[in-house]
Amino acid sequence: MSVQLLRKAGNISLGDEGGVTIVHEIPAKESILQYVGFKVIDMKPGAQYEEALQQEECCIVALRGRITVADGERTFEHIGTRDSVFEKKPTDSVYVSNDRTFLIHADKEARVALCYSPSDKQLPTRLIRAEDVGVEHRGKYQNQRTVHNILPDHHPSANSLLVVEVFTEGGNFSSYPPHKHDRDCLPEESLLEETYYHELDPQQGFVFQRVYTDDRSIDETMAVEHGDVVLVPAGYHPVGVPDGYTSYYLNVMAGPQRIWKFYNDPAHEWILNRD
Ligand SMILES: O=C(O)C[C@@H](O)[C@H](O)C(=O)CO
Repeated sequence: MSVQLLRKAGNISLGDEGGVTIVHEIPAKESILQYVGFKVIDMKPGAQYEEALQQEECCIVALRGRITVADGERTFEHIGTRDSVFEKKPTDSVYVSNDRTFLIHADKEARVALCYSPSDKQLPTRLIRAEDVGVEHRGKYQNQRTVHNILPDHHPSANSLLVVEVFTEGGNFSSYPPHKHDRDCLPEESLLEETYYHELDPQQGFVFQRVYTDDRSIDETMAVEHGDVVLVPAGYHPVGVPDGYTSYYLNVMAGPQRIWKFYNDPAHEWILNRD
């Protein structure tokens, strides 16, 4: 097993059809991941993107800009709340179930994340409004971060998908102390694969992300840049942010059971117990 760092296609877009640029395309089961698929698209104003889902559910996150999303039955107009993720306010998303078709129209320039997981039980399409996104401030000392819970496990509106946004200020660590969720052995731990889509402010910044397992069969430390995606099939996956930069990442998680039960690296768990 390995980790994979996918650089933003730099200035090379993978496709540009009628104002839609595919920045990342990582289909589940065609990458090192079985349960999580991920795509990022940039849309010019007026551009349209249509997709017919098969046995996959999808959470459409309006990362920036404004979009209208329709699934043939319902239309959610002018969603998306920010021009940059670094406005640090929650945004709107739409959950679309397997075997449905959705259409995204860009009301203005937009960047959209499409988060997928295999699914065969249809659920209602749902608008996840920014005001319904739970905001959590986690950690202390240099371990502080803010989390936007877009599709948390206590919300029953998806079959597999979990989606969160995390903001970490310079000099802090997040996804820390290191934790993992790669064993299907509830109640101790759940098996969830995870993708990290990173942005940095300012954009020339970088963060360090280490992914490692107890036996070190995976042990990679990556310098991750603006727009990169890291695929985490297993292992602990902390992120450290250098001074002067703010880190944003969007996490997509999925596995056999839709429960986020993580296991802290015992060597570093003491971090949590400081006064
Ligand atoms: O609390 C954090 O720092 C965010 C992480 O929990 C992140 O969402 C993750 O690693 C999920 O497993």
